[in-house]
Amino acid sequence: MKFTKMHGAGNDYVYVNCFEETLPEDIASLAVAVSDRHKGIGSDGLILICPSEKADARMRMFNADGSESEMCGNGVRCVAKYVYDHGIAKQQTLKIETGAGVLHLDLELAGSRVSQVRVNMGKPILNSAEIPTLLPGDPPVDAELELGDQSLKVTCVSMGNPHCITFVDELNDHWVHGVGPKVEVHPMFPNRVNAEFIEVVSPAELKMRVWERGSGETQACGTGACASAVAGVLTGRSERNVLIHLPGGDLRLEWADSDEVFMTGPAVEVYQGVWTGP
Ligand SMILES: N[C@@H](CCC[C@H](N)C(=O)O)C(=O)O
Repeated sequence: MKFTKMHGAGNDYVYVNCFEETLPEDIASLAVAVSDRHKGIGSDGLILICPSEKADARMRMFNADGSESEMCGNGVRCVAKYVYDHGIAKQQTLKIETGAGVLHLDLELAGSRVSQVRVNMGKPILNSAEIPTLLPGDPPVDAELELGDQSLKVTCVSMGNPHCITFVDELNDHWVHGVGPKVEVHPMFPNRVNAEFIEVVSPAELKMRVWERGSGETQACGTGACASAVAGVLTGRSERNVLIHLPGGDLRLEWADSDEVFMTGPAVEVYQGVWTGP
């Protein structure tokens, strides 16, 4: 199976061109195997670039534990880069079908190849039943989440996939590795949840770390950055236009008056290879 390794702000996936490759039926097991950082290729998960009847391509995204997610913000930018750089589509504005609908993307080139992508990520979902969460409020804003030994104030937003955002005084490993895994599987989130931790630098600048559903800590999460930008506005902590610093790089977010969230960030191809096992 031919594959391409790509990342967006350090959030790295194995990408397979399903216009050309045929995959085994059990994609979940393939995702677990390729993602393994010791015995596989090593990645935060697996992304399939497939033909679409509605758009230039369709993205399917699997976390490192094999679970399929509706959306991946860093992934969709890399899919757009792949589709353009590898000649599947030739225009600088693309449509990509995802589990959260068809998204529109604008490509910025460096020479003949894509370097940055601006994505219209659509409108955030703020209805608790659709996020989904059992916490009260549409959406829950600074709502109490009981964790046994402590209680957090969380804000929940879906960008097609679910996010639970906690604003903290100082980002550290305790939040990401101690609290993140407990939030991910908390009974208030029937589909599990991605847990973002945010330190406010200023109303225009946030620092974020994430514990992702199905993959653990990653260096960036695009949908998580969108959800956090929305949560910053909903809680009065930040402006509608923010720069978010993540361990793997920066993302620019805008929650526009149209209610749509726009994300701009890098997309990088690292290498191509052939998967021969197991
Ligand atoms: N890293 C991604 C999100 C990947 C999916 C997520 N772990 C989930 O299960 O919803 C991003 O950039 O958005």
